[in-house]
Amino acid sequence: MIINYSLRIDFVRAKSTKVGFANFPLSCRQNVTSAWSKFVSAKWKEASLKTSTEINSNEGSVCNENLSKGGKSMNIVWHKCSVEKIDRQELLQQRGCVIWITGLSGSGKSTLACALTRALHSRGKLTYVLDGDNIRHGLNSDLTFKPQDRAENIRRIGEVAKLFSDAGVICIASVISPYRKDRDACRSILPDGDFIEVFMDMPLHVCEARDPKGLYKLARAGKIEGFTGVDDPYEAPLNSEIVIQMEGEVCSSPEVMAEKVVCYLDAKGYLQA
Ligand SMILES: Nc1ncnc2c1ncn2[C@@H]1O[C@H](COP(=O)(O)OS(=O)(=O)O)[C@@H](OP(=O)(O)O)[C@H]1O
Ligand SMILES: Nc1ncnc2c1ncn2[C@@H]1O[C@H](COP(=O)(O)OP(=O)(O)O)[C@@H](O)[C@H]1O
Repeated sequence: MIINYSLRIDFVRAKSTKVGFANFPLSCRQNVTSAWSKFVSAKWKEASLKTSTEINSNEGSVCNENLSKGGKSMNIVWHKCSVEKIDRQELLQQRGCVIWITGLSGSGKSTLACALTRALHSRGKLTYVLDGDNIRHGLNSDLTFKPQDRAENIRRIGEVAKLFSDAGVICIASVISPYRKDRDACRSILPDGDFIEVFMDMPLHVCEARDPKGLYKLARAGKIEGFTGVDDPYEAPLNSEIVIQMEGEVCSSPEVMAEKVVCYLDAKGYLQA
């Protein structure tokens, strides 16, 4: 399909500004509209056949990103806006990223998430906490703790966290996320460096002794099946950006743990645009 490229650009500009298109003569408008529809439908077909093809144009990219990543949606086109992540970061004077806190139940994930959001807030930084327990009350209330549901839980939280970081927000996800491949998948959808994994490396016996919700007790009594650390695995991270450990028998205060993360963000330039 051959179409006059400059005419197409004029058409797109006219449509996007919503003012100029009416000024085209009627016959020209009909021709352009019909040619454009044929052009788009031809490109969609082409995209369905060549799943990794990207079709470039000057007004934004028409690409089959979802198809190439194995998504189920067909014929979808990425829509670019003129306000982008870099503009939002400039406004907020910070860089969007995801702090992914992983560890056993009772390891202190939520405590660190709260201390960290407080510490960053007091420095004038915009944050948002995605806590596993809380997300399971809403978005993920349809999911169980079976492996495939945990994977879906993490996938959704990873996608939501990605949106927050694209908004320029420092997003703090606090989830057990027991399986390495699910965490790595969340890392892989973010730009390099923007996924910062924090491993709460607390021994099981410490978490179990804390047991603030009485869940370990129930799991040991066989009243909860598939409890992480008891009868479901926790795959410890191999290369976390930050590891929080006890020093001997002593656990640092939440504020000290949070400061460790703040220092990392500062050093990597996330606390300025
Ligand atoms: N079977 C089982 N295993 C582990 N945890 C359980 C289970 N059943 C309920 N809970 C409670 O659910 C909280 C963990 O939710 P997450 O969404 O973070 O879990 S996961 O990442 O999908 O594994 C977890 O919260 P935290 O203690 O804050 O980690 C528990 O309170
Ligand atoms: N640094 C810490 N020092 C002492 N107690 C802590 C610390 N962090 C968390 N706790 C306590 O441990 C328990 C579990 O913490 P929590 O943040 O709820 O863990 P998780 O979110 O990983 O389940 C809570 O009772 C909390 O007060």
